[in-house]
Amino acid sequence: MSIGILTSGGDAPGMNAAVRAAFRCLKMRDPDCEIVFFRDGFRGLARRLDSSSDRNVDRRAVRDIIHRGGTFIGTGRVPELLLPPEGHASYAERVAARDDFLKVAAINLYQMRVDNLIVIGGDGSFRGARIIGEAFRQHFPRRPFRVIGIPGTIDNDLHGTEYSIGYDTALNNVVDAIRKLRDTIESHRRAIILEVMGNTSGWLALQSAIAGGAAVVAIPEVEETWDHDRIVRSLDAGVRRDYRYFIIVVAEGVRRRAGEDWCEGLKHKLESDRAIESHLGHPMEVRINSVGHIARGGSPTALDNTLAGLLGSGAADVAQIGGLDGQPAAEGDVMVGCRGPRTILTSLDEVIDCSPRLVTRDSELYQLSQRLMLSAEQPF
Ligand SMILES: Nc1ncnc2c1ncn2[C@@H]1O[C@H](COP(=O)(O)OP(=O)(O)OP(=O)(O)O)[C@@H](O)[C@H]1O
Ligand SMILES: O=P(O)(O)OC[C@H]1O[C@](O)(CO)[C@@H](O)[C@@H]1O
Repeated sequence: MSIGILTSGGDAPGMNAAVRAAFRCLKMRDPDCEIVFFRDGFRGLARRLDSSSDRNVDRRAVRDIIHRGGTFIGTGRVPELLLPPEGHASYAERVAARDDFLKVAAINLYQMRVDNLIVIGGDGSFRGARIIGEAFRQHFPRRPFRVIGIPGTIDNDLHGTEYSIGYDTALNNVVDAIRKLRDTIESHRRAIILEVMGNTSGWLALQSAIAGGAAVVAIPEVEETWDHDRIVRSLDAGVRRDYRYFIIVVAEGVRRRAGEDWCEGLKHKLESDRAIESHLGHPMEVRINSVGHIARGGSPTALDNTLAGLLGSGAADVAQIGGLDGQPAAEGDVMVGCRGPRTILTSLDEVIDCSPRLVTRDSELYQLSQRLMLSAEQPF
């Protein structure tokens, strides 16, 4: 039998370290273990693997990659696996296309004798992996097959793990951007609205705003944080207390909830606010920036590569001994995660059902942000 490895969804710095750790731990326990790389996410499953370089991968394949961001085996988003709502005109056609994709993927996995498939990605990838597993078991009911998930997403929105691979590097990239912007907006006495990735979650925006010392943070999960008038009142209070410049961090999910022109609307309100103008002596100048995909770039942090090593090693244990070393064997598809210093397993169904894990008002980080950041009620 062989073990397949793929990375899927948005690339996350540290994915390479996870592939490397899984590969080395598998080989450590069984030097004859056959490992298959499926390139470019699930698309690699539907592609015939003619090139031997990806079958029975040589140990040199995972050298000189631990310092690199991104994923050396490629990732991708495969729309064929997504279905429109049942009433949609193209529904039947899309179901047929998905079934074709799943059949080819199942046959490839069968012919390459893959009995464990390690999938490194976010909750979408685990949803896709689950239906690939269902299709495999439907076509080859007597062949064992298991999906082992490793959380890899800068959104850090997965149930079943405290941190996902890539989050710490993205966090440091955003804080670095905030620090660089601080110089120019202080020089001009400006406000900057900085948009940060995170899909539907606000974790990356929230924690980078706290760590970077932003004046205000807006996250999709808490509606009052993206109320324009509340933000204007906070900055007016800041101007009256002689704050010289303002950093406003906004999660991209706010745009999706409050409207695509949320940033422009806030910029206009701040620039035309009379109270701010009267205290400043001139209208406030506002600029809009976005960290965008830069958050996902660069060499992974030590924390991300360490987390990736632990989770890759855990995935190798599940594949070869059925569970984490020294712990009872687990049944079915699972995800390897971390809780504090411990590596833990959660059923993939539970991860999928309880994800995305979003910020709530009683999240400790949210509570901290409301104590540290600027607001009209704050005495400092
Ligand atoms: N609900 C779903 N059902 C089946 N397949 C899915 C589903 N959601 C996503 N997938 C598959 O998984 C792939 C990756 O999912 P997605 O693009 O949501 O990224 P992700 O794994 O959530 O990671 P990230 O959010 O960090 O980008 C999709 O391109 C699609 O092929
Ligand atoms: O790289 P893409 O396909 O543009 O996707 C961007 C999305 O991927 C992520 O970086 C990870 O999910 C999100 O935060 C962001 O919305």
